[in-house]
Amino acid sequence: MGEAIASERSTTVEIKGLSFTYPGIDGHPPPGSVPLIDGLSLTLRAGDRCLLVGSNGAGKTTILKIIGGKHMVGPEMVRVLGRSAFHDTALTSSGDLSYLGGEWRRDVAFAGFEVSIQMDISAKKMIYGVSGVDPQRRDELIKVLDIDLSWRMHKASDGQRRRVQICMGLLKPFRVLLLDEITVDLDVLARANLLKYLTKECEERGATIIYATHIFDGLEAWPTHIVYVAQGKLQLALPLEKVKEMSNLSLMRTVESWLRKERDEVRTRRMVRKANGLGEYEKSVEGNPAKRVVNNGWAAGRLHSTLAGEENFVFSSNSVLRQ
Ligand SMILES: Nc1ncnc2c1ncn2[C@@H]1O[C@H](COP(=O)(O)OP(=O)(O)OP(=O)(O)O)[C@@H](O)[C@H]1O
Repeated sequence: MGEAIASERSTTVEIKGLSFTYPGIDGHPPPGSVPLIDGLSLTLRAGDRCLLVGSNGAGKTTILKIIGGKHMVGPEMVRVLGRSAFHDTALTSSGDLSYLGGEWRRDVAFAGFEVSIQMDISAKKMIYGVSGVDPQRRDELIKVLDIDLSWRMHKASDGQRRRVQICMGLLKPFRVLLLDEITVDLDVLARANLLKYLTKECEERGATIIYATHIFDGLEAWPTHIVYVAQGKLQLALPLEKVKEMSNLSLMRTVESWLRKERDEVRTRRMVRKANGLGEYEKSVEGNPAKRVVNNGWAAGRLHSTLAGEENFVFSSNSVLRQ
């Protein structure tokens, strides 16, 4: 979109010309690397429920992590509640900004530590271990997610474990919530109840939610806005009703048609490049088309060596990453 999603409500998330490249081993983008996120601008306001869509590898997780303060970018590029989450950690520690994503599927914050969600511990202990929580909100979440407090986490099913994690992640009354496909293991009822609860949080408390997903079940009327990214670039950012005006198809079919068009364009570009004697793939590092930048997912200071024998890969140090 670039332009603000029009409304009188207060701005909660403001992204201006965001560009980002994963760092190489020296903490800097490898020479010649193409930005993964490129010139992205977006404004969201209190009450917005934004569905972030795009094909695999489009950059959705990266965008959510940047907004959540897990990757360093210039403090003016991304503002959440007027602050930069990377530079101002109080934004997340206060619970105003909550990010539920990938790593968080394995570990949850418990008593100040990241602990495995598969420990031999009861659901009650996990949930009640989060301090400074409104007991009424806690009870409501336990009910919405239909959690049995006697579940032992090491014996619980994936879906039961996921419910406990989601509950813990929502205990504090967030003002901005970033969700990176967290409902995969939930049954239909749990998912429907959760989506309903999230709608209420936006409508009654003016929370803002950005939800990246490939699962459209039950989402037809959930979002207020749709944001579509392709290859790190913003393609569309529109209120849901505008998307509905553009297409008679269901939301899922509409997104499917966007992704199909994108894939066809990429294939055509590859064919043209090949026909012109160029490499099929546009993104390369240091002129070597086979060389890709890989960030190994370790936090700075914990990994002191790179892997041997991987000449075709540039390993990155993660010095600007937070887990
Ligand atoms: N830690 C990393 N270091 C280097 N490149 C990365 C890293 N994480 C992701 N990438 C690359 O960034 C691109 C975008 O990845 P990202 O996970 O943000 O996409 P996504 O839209 O969330 O995809 P999916 O729908 O598959 O979850 C991909 O090409 C991926 O290979």
